[in-house]
Amino acid sequence: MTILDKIVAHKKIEVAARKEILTVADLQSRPLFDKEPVSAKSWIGSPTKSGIIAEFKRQSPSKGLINGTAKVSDVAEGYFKAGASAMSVLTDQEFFGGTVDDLLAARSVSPVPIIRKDFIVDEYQIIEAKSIGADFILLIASCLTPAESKKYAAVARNLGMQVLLEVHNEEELNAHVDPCMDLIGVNNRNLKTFEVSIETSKALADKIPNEFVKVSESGISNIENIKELKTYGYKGFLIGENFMKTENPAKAAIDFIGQL
Ligand SMILES: O=P(O)(O)OC[C@@H](O)[C@@H](O)c1c[nH]c2ccccc12
Repeated sequence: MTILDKIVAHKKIEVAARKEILTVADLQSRPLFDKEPVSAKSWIGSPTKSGIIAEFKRQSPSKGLINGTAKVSDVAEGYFKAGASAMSVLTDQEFFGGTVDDLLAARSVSPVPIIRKDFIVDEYQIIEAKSIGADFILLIASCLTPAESKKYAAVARNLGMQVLLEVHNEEELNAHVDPCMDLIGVNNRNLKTFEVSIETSKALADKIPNEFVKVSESGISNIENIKELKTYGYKGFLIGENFMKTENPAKAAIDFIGQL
């Protein structure tokens, strides 16, 4: 059993329990449910913006504790002021130490598009994402069947949210890509083995149809990585650890984006 299998198995139990506490109707009656989502595709694809998707991540299965002290609202405000094109908030508690309240806190201080970063295995989580003010969601190809990815992308689109499809190889890309998706992210980290290589993004770049905004995810730690990935057509760059491992992630983002 890989870590990804464990996460998905745990997630299904967790979502079943959440449904018992808050019904879909409860989610739909939350005030943020009616907020008009901001277009991640326009913010991340804009040539006048940084393209940086700055992530709030306290811990991860591959790295253990990354930052146990940073306050999500401070970081969210800082990432916005630093010029991030979007923010990613991990809402998985068990493996990443995040919560939906983290996303709510980020939402209250930042106008940039926010992605709910979680392992979506049920439509309920998409409605929940909308109810906490998320603008776009992550669908991870390696956790879903192609039919599920397509179905969930349509659910998100019907709610006005955009979709970032995460793939790790060409087979996943070809099987899962769908017109209801907006951005395609290539994860440089293999979620089954934790190996990280920017080469993954380079190898897949020209396989991604041009109507999607291309995003490179994970293991990005310097400006040279960004410059190189841009030559392959990438417009979005998802950065977590490089900012979060510092005492002041917002300052790390300001310094980094300032060099672009
Ligand atoms: O911390 P990094 O190496 O900069 O990576 C960020 C982000 O890409 C990573 O957190 C991530 C990418 N896809 C995911 C799916 C689930 C959880 C986390 C992720």
